[in-house]
Amino acid sequence: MILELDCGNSFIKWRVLESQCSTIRAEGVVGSDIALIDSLIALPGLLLTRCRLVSVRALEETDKLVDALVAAFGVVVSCAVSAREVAGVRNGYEDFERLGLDRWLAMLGGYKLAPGACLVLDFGTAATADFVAADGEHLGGFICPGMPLMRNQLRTHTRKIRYDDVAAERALERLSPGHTTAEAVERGCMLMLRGFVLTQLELARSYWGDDFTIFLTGGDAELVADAVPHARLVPDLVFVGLAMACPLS
Ligand SMILES: Nc1ncnc2c1ncn2[C@@H]1O[C@H](COP(=O)(O)OP(=O)(O)O)[C@@H](O)[C@H]1O
Ligand SMILES: CC(C)(COP(=O)(O)O)[C@@H](O)C(=O)NCCC(=O)O
Ligand SMILES: [K+]
Repeated sequence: MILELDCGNSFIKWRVLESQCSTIRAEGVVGSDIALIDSLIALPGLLLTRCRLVSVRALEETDKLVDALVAAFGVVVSCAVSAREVAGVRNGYEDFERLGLDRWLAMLGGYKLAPGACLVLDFGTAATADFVAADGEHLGGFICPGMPLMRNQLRTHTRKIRYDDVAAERALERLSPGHTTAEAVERGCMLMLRGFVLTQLELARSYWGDDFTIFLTGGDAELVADAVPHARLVPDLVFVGLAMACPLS
């Protein structure tokens, strides 16, 4: 069995695949290294042969996780690394190593699933947009605060914006102007996110007309999905790219 990990700034997304057929045997989202190891240990019949991982965390943090995995399961861990070009996609950053690896892998995945121009939108801690032209050239991208950062900035830097998770969840049932603090903040941030999406779409159209594929991924992708009904919602897009960047042979 193969363990795959996508370590974002807030959560670790994990899944276990059967080595032969790549069927997903188990998967989850956890908030810490310890929670990850606990979830894996709890799986009946787990027999890990390999592990591949992508991380946007600090090197020391990632190394600590790798050490914990080696200690707990005795697996060899392959970590995705930056590259100038993979599978026809050319990294567009001035310094290719500075491009977030989750963005890079999502682009590789998108271009593989729909060879041709792609707009890749990822909604995690940050919201990111990346433009890949039909010939595989990465035209660059944008980074802005995602939903968790937007709401937390308001909660942290104001005196009177306070509400609980239940109120937050209920607030997003509609998008009309809010009548409570929770509604006003949650819906306001949501509209910021949707505004970001629509702006990226406009830019993509100015480059490529209607001839491009939009990918939505990341934990909050569903929040904006109905704003772009023709987009492809692919929650595991980073994992598609991870398998390309870290083939296990
Ligand atoms: N099962 C889940 N566990 C935790 N967060 C989730 C889950 N499903 C969706 N989310 C949402 O995903 C967001 C985090 O997205 P994610 O792509 O995991 O971020 P990152 O890669 O930056 O860690 C959070 O705002 C949270 O609301
Ligand atoms: C932009 C990001 C913070 C997104 O991280 P995430 O929201 O997925 O946790 C990450 O891709 C990153 O740290 N990138 C390095 C900076 C860059 O891509 O320019
Ligand atoms: K991510």
